[in-house]
Amino acid sequence: MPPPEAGSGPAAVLVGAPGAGKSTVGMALAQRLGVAFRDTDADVEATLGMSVSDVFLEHGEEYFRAAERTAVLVALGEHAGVLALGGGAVLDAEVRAALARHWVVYLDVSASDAARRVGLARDRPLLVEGPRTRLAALLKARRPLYEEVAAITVDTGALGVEDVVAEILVERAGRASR
Ligand SMILES: Nc1ncnc2c1ncn2[C@@H]1O[C@H](COP(=O)(O)OP(=O)(O)OP(=O)(O)O)[C@@H](O)[C@H]1O
Ligand SMILES: O=C(O)C1=C[C@@H](O)[C@@H](O)[C@H](O)C1
Ligand SMILES: [Mg+2]
Repeated sequence: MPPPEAGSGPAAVLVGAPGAGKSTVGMALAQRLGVAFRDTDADVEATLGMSVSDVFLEHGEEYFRAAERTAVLVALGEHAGVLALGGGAVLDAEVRAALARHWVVYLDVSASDAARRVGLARDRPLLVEGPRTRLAALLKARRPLYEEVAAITVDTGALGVEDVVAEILVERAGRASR
């Protein structure tokens, strides 16, 4: 799917695991493109009036996923800037189908880099084993889904935020001119 024409949906949709850089890269990319940034986690929080982690705690993951599906479908329909999806949004088949009509950038990250970035890399392997193992399993299960919806994949492992943004802009310009 090529980058969209003005007025036909988000300028770019970012997907990837927690710690991939969706929020950081998304905000920087939006700034470079001169458009607004929006994050579906923030949309869910605004709609439900509580943090994502409280939604998981109080209502459970299934409830969160339903709210997230609605938030993603609404944002895809009305947001013209850069849109970052929650890390697990691609688990939903309806979301994946909707993404087929949009320019999706998959920010790839290894489990170890993701753990380091979200602050789970302390030197106490037994204490941090749970979240790190969970991230590795989550990436293994989700990589095929992220790749399924993505027009391009950016391996963020060796790239700083500005390098990731630059690579997305190059791909975007290249595709737009084809
Ligand atoms: N390419 C990168 N290189 C190094 N650090 C990065 C890179 N991208 C993001 N970071 C850092 O990793 C941390 C997590 O990034 P960010 O919050 O943007 O991830 P996210 O994908 O939005 O995660 P979540 O799914 O939890 O919302 C931040 O501290 C950010 O500065
Ligand atoms: O990867 C995930 O499943 C999640 C990522 C976050 O963006 C939030 O949407 C929530 O914490 C779940
Ligand atoms: Mg984020």
